[in-house]
Amino acid sequence: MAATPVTPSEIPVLDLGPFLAWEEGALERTAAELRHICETIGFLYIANHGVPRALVDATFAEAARFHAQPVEAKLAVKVDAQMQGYLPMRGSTTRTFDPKADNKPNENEAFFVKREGMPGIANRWPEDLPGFRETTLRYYTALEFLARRMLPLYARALGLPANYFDAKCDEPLSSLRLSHYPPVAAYAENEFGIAPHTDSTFITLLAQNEIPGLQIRRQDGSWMDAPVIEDTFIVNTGDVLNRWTNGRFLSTPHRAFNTSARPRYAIPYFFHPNAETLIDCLPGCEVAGEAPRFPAMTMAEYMAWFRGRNYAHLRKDLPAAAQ
Ligand SMILES: O=C(O)CCC(=O)C(=O)O
Ligand SMILES: [Fe+2]
Repeated sequence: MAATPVTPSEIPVLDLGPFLAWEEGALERTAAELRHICETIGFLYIANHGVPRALVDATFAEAARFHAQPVEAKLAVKVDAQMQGYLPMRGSTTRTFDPKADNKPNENEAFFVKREGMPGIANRWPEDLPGFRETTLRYYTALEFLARRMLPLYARALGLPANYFDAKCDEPLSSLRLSHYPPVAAYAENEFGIAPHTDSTFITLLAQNEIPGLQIRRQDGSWMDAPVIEDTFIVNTGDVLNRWTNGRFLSTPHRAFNTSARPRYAIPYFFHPNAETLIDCLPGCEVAGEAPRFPAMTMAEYMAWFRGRNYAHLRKDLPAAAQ
């Protein structure tokens, strides 16, 4: 997959240490940096984020363990209408980003974990993997904590009160995805590990992968390899924050593949607001004399539309307003 070399400054590293340690002035300083990044790139690395390396490694190991099971065991927890469970190999085709691209199904399989205790949501757990549930939920909880801890940065980056997003995201409709990309020596045309797409999220937190394969689209349309920077997470702004900010914060397309000789795993955490949170133009993001660019809808409505486009088992007619 062709990419042009990345320069170190192209994807900035944001040091969260001072902010997380409650240092004086750190909220405003870090939020100002974040604003610039979200308005110009939409992707960043975060360092000193507080998530233990051992927990990240253990979660990668659980992803490998899950996918190493016989396919019958995985199909026993096949993905349901709420997107919990196992999504089989080539079970998704990316259609939201460029419906004309005629993409082939994505060369990956995945397992989705949701927040425990949410109404109408019951995680589907494999029977013969002791410890899998505990580790993946511990990781889910750590990442939810980090994402919520970062909300004041996003609020201040937008000139809003620091607690603006807190109550709108305190029961987040989030998910953890454990993806497996088998090695593919040569991808066919319009075939990818995961095709170019933007995420549906407020933000996505993606742990560093020992096998590279993620590419990010620059504003000029060219692609760059995302460099591996030890002990950081990649954070990208997703479509929900893009819509909420009336397009001001970018939701940047990205894609991934695996041309290495080994299986590649990825463990993105997709952070969303609460199901009933209304995503309409935020105060201060209006453009004078213009209507908001996106129709207002709740997080749950938006999610239903997004999933219906991308996952064969959920496709159906959804609100035209979202398209
Ligand atoms: O595999 C990766 O590195 C990125 C995966 C991704 O973008 C996604 O699952 O939305
Ligand atoms: Fe993504």
